[in-house]
Amino acid sequence: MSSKPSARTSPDRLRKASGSQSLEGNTRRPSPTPPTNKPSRTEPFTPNRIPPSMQNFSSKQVVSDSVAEKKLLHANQKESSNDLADKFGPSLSLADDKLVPPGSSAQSIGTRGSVEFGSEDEKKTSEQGVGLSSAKVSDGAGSLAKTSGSAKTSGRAEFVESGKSSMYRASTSSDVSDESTCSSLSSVNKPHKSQDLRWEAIQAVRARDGALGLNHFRLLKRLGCGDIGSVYLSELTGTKCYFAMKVMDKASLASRKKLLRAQTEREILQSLDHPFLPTLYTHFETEKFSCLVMEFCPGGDLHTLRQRQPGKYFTEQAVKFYVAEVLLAMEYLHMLGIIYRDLKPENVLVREDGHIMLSDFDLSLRCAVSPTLVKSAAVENEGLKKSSGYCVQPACIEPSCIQPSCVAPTTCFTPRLFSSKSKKEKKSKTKNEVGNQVSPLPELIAEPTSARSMSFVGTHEYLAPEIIKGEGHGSAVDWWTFGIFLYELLFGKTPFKGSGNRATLFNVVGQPLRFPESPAVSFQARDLIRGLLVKEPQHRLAYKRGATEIKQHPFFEGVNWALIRCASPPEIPRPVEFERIRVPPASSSEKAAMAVGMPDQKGSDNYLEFDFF
Ligand SMILES: Nc1ncnc2c1ncn2[C@@H]1O[C@H](COP(=O)(O)OP(=O)(O)OP(=O)(O)O)[C@@H](O)[C@H]1O
Repeated sequence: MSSKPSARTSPDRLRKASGSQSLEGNTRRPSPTPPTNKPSRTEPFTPNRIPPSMQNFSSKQVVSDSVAEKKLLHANQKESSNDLADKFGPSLSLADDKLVPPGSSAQSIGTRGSVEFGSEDEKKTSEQGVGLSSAKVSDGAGSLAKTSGSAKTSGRAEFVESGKSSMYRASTSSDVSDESTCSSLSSVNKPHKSQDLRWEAIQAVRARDGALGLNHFRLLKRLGCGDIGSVYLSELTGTKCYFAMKVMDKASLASRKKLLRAQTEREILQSLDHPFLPTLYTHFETEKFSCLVMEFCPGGDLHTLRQRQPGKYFTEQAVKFYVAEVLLAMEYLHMLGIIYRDLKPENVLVREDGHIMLSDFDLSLRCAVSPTLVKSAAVENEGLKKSSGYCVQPACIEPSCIQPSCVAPTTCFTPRLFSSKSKKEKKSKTKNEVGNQVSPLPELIAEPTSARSMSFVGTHEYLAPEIIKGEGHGSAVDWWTFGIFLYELLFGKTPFKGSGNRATLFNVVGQPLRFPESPAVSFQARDLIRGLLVKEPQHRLAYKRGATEIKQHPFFEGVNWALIRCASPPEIPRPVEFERIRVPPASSSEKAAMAVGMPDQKGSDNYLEFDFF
């Protein structure tokens, strides 16, 4: 079985860490205190505003940094990172590769650790629009032509950071509450899992005992730990159904101001139903712990898998498969108004069938979005020119479509919301399409283009320039990280990595994209990376039309988007012999769980006790 060995322990990651860092603990994610003097959300957005990372310095520094930033913005792309560092040095508070959040003392940051300097102002706005997703089917004929290829969504996407909501039950309750009894978690609403034995096992226990709790699970092995909790391989006792259970200590979350992150992750997980995203089978609270029961991925993560490849990079064929699946997952997230913000190989897990599962949503940003189905003359004509194999099955506009003939360059994971169209409308549409026989599918535009966040969130090597510069960022950051991800899988390294975090950030902002001479990578792959790693977000591929734009890139030629989950994965993990995992008889799950420390206590006796039981 492969747990995600952390990036923290791989040799090239360790080199980046500063001497004082704990390499054992969960140092991947710093938990800086959010700066107190963040600009208000109501302030007008100015492109060259002072980056958040500079805002807690003296006014003198801020002024000079502001000037430095402007210089940087116009800097010759060929300028070396050292030159930039000289100009820019004091502005970013990075000491010895440790990112020091403004207004807080130095905190250790693990290599490839995700960083988060949230803006309180953003968080306050959170109640405004979460869950406002609404789909609009627009016939928009000609709209693409009129806007030179840029489809217009209805543009109703406003910033909403993961926010306070009445859903979180603070640590005051000692009752076991099993939220999976609520309809939002029932398999009825998760069509991809309706045949799943694990659902049935969970339902059977619930029918027998009422709510689920820790006492229903046998925790077998710790799989890994993150910033807000630890993940355990668990068996629903007596069922031989295995899960990954994330256990979070509520008091520790509260004291470390991580409640919001935990809540964000839970709410997002609850809303997902997609083959390449985690299924949350149940969630329950005990007096001390908040537990998320998810699908277990025995294949480890793509970072670990990459290290095992000859040359530490994947073949282009394998890369195409993995990134295509990630792209579909990201498309779905954007359609739900979720900007992921933390794509990296460490967060892409491999399921038992070799397909991927994108994990880790606590840094995601939620915003309102209006997915729009655009059927335009332009798309039709272009579609006809491009491919004779376009899907003409009317059924393909339904969410569950897996018609073998469907090779349309658009998703079949269309939002359920579209089915809200009246039967009459549907009928006439179907008639028309059958009549035409050659009509391409309407194009789904699900990009939350107006979302804005000022948070400093992500992983150094993957941070988009607009995040580093503090210009405010939106969904385009996911397409930047997608470009870095593609590059790393193909070349075995990220493009802007410097000798430390500080140098990396300067490289991201100021260095041009370069490709190594080896391994040899196709022109199409490099062209796609070039399109994605454009420093100005508004010129970046997918800025306007999201995943739809990327899916049409020649790199993905031949990918059957609708059937990719039936395609053979590059590698299938060895089956896990669950029975051979030794569980000491004496400890009950509940007791052992009580011994769980939070990640920053890793290495303490508590953790050792809890490793296997
Ligand atoms: N569903 C899963 N199946 C198998 N292993 C998992 C699963 N989910 C998480 N893990 C393992 O547990 C580790 C911790 O996961 P977790 O999501 O808590 O931490 P993380 O990815 O570091 O994120 P964060 O710091 O935001 O909590 C992961 O690194 C991974 O190795």
